[in-house]
Amino acid sequence: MAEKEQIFLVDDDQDVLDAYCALLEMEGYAPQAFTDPQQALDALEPDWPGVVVSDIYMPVLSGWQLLQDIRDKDKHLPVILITGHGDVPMAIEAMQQGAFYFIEKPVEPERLLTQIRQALLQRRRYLSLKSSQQQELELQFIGRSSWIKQLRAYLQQLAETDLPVFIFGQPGSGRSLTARYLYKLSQPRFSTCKTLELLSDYDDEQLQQYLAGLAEGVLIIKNIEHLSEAAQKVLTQYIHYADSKLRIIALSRYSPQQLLTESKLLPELFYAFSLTCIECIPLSRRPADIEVLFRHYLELTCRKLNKRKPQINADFIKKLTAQPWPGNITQLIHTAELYAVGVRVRNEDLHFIPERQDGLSLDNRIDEYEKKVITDVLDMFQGKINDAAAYLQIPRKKLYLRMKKYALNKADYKE
Ligand SMILES: Nc1ncnc2c1ncn2[C@@H]1O[C@H](COP(=O)(O)OP(=O)(O)OP(=O)(O)O)[C@@H](O)[C@H]1O
Repeated sequence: MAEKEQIFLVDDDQDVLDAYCALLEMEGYAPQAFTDPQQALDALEPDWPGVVVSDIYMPVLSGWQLLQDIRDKDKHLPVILITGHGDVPMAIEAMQQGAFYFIEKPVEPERLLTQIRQALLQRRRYLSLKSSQQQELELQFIGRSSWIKQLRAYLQQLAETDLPVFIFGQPGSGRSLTARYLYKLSQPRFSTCKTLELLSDYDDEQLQQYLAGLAEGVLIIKNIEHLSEAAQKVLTQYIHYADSKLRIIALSRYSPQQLLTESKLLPELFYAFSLTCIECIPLSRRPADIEVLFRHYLELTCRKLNKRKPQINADFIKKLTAQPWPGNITQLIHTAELYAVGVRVRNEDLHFIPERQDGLSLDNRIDEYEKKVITDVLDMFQGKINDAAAYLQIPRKKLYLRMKKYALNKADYKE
């Protein structure tokens, strides 16, 4: 039997709530009544499949405030507002603030039911789109580390905004794919996606000319550090003031902080990106992704070459996971392609070049290393402290203390 659709009813008058509840139950819904708006707000779970119907005039928390608080939690949740003092300007304001609909008292049952039906339909459509985007992301943006799961969720949130984004990390770590996915998730709001790859110094005139040819869409600027100072000023102006429908996604090998410190990024451009930076961490820091990525690309190559998939034993996977992968996913893809045709890549072929650690003291390097080891193990055991401590051969308490030192939270590693 299909689950009854849920509706939260909020009003400080219990008699009114009883009347609404009776009406909705008769129509086969599962209403839940709240005289305290805060309780209704607290009861809302992420991706809750219902709608909220609320009175506007309530003593402690008004319907306006409830609407704002709900939108802070989930801006797509339909809220229908009801008031006895309604007029046209109030109706307009309610809709501008994001209300799904506005109904004046005395409420006509048929009108309320029609609005609830439409709001539920909109909610179902939104949740189904979100879930199909999630499924597609999981299929194309492969990985099972907690990092990639958090990234997928973050991209879905970012896709709702037009803010500029800065993606940085080692070559081959997935920066371009991340940018393209952000674009995909923002469709149809942005209909085109262009990449401007900078290979050497790029000045303001060149940038101005390039931007003049773009009306809307997503612009990915790869190697943003090649923009001259004047060109960075043009870009900052463009981000802040231009009346265009263009989202800028900057890609770099280096973090914005590092570029700022080395005077390769103007402070004003740094601040334009500072709240929306994504680090594509190297594959070696997310070993949980290695096996799935390898299997995916092996399968893809075998299909392309019409070859039978070779056997992979557990020992091989273990070795694969322990590699440093300096060329990141690109190198893993090449390894999978070679494996498909029978070539086995040796450790020494991966040419591991240690990361430059300029300016870091020995203690800092040890701390960085310890943090990385703990992060990997938490990732491997999905935040299970007992298992992680046993694997690291240290008492639980010691692990907790180390996690506290590095501000690591076990909840971030859970499935
Ligand atoms: N999570 C992932 N799932 C599947 N494929 C991935 C994933 N991340 C990256 N890839 C693939 O790995 C390759 C390298 O990724 P990408 O091009 O995004 O890296 P990059 O950081 O932009 O580096 P480069 O500039 O060298 O391309 C691409 O073929 C990309 O499709």
